Amino acid sequence: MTELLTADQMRGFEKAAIARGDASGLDLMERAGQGVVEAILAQWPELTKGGHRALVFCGPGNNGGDGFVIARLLRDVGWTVQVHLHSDPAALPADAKENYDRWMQAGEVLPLVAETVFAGARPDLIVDAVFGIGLSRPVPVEIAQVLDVAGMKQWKSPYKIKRVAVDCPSGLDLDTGIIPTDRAAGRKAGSAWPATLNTANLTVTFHAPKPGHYLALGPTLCGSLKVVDIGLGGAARESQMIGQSPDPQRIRLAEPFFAGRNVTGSWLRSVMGKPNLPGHKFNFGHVAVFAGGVGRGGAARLAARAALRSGAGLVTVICPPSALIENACQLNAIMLRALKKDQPLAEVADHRVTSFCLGPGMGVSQRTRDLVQEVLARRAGEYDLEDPVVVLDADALSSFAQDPQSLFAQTHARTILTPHEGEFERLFPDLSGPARSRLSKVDAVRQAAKRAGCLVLLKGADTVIADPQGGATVHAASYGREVPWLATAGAGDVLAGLIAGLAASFGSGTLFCAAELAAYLHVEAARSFGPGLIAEDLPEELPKLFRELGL
Ligand SMILES: NC(=O)C1=CN([C@@H]2O[C@H](COP(=O)(O)OP(=O)(O)OC[C@H]3O[C@@H](n4cnc5c(N)ncnc54)[C@H](OP(=O)(O)O)[C@@H]3O)[C@@H](O)[C@H]2O)[C@@H](O)CC1
Ligand SMILES: [K+]
Repeated sequence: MTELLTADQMRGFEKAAIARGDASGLDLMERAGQGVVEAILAQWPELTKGGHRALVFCGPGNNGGDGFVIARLLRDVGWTVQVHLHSDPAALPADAKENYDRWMQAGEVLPLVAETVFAGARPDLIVDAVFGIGLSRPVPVEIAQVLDVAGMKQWKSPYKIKRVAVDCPSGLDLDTGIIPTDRAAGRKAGSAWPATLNTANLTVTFHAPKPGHYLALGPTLCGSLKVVDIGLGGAARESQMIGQSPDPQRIRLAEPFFAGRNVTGSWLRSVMGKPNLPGHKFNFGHVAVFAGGVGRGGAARLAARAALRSGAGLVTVICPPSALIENACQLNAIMLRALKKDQPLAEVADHRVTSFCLGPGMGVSQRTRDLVQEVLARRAGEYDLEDPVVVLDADALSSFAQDPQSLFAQTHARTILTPHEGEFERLFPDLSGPARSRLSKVDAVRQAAKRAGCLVLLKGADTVIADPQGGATVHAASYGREVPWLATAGAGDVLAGLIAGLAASFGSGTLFCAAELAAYLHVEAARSFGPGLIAEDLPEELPKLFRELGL
């Protein structure tokens, strides 16, 4: 797991390194600029020969300071470099001013406006060092125009000009992945999608990636992402080992890496109880999945199949008596029980059920609400760890749209809500829609988890999982892991079943870790199957995936 650092955390690490005497601000800036130049040449080896032409756009802060270092280093290896500055040089912070002065010993600086930028010859490379972690408001129109590749009509093939962003494409908020917009900049108020787009082919960031590289628009705008070590020490690394609950103050990326090593096999084994233990089927958990009425059982069967494939010892579908024959025609290894309206749940799901999955295809109804509340009331004892896991998805969430508080009053630490954006909005309207033009998805889900008193997983290409204490994980299907074909009917039901199955075993890790791994496996199964995937394919891809991942 890689830690994602907010702007404040990054500034803290920088200050601490300087205070310890590990490096001066100027050293860090030099290493940052050097790292960007090395990343450029590694990405495009054809540029190593020199004699190329670069435009470097510098802003009024230290991101601009990095730009002056990059300009100088490219000039030193024979490039023709034209620098544009959006600021009064006298107002630059000290380290940036020092690098401005070094550049000016043998160079010049032009204003960062369209007239001067586009008057010059076509560059091979554009370096965007206008704003980094210090972005505090929407980018002024005159700068947005210069950064927008669609506006570069005076040059031949503008989309082929290589574009490198220093820390981020300027305008991207690195805490949220959102581009702040406003009316003054000629954009629709409240819209997260700006009228102009500053996209990069390569983004080079320092020490650790930031949430905004992975959330919302980040992956679309950054191109490929390279993290450069600038000597801040190990301070920012995720302190919790893989398989442990997250640190409340921190945000981590769900991925099978720890301290730079690929640890996929141990990640899977630490979360899934089954591979490590001998035992019979009840040792590996019993998942109960609730199905809806006649003709509506498909979603629950998909969830049940995923739970069984993910290693649960037994899986039972519980349905109304009217849907018994329909489900019986479709299920073999998965068991089936009918639950009459006034029948106690314990008659079909005894104390050995370790994990419940409710929602897919259940229908938005009072009956669904009653079943959710009955399941949540089933507590094993005074210790949370002995409570059965409860995964609430789809209709189990929408059924509480009129009164979310009645749900939150009963959720417990072994409960996870797995909404998509629409379901999230029904439960947390104030953390959705326009509120999200200011609030990062991570903070929205953290607040939701705190309010709900349980885990919340908000689905998307940037899935966010948070617990009530503030621990948060981003799982990103981006940077080469894009799976647009996973946006298919039933895929969410499979994810709910995966979580229920992975968390069911007594030997499995925490529910939080099961949710992280489920999000990862869900995307990996879709990647492994490829385009043409339908939801049924996801559980069937798991055995192959487990073998390949070293389980
Ligand atoms: N931290 C580290 O460890 C290291 C950091 N390094 C580098 O420094 C970068 C951070 O530097 P930074 O803090 O100076 O912020 P930066 O992004 O340059 O912008 C701040 C300036 O922009 C201005 N401004 C903001 N928004 C604006 C707008 N819309 N329109 C107009 N102006 C706007 C803002 O004005 P203000 O908000 O104060 O009014 C202020 O003047 C970081 O991304 C990395 O590249 C590396 O050198 C190595 C180590
Ligand atoms: K930038």
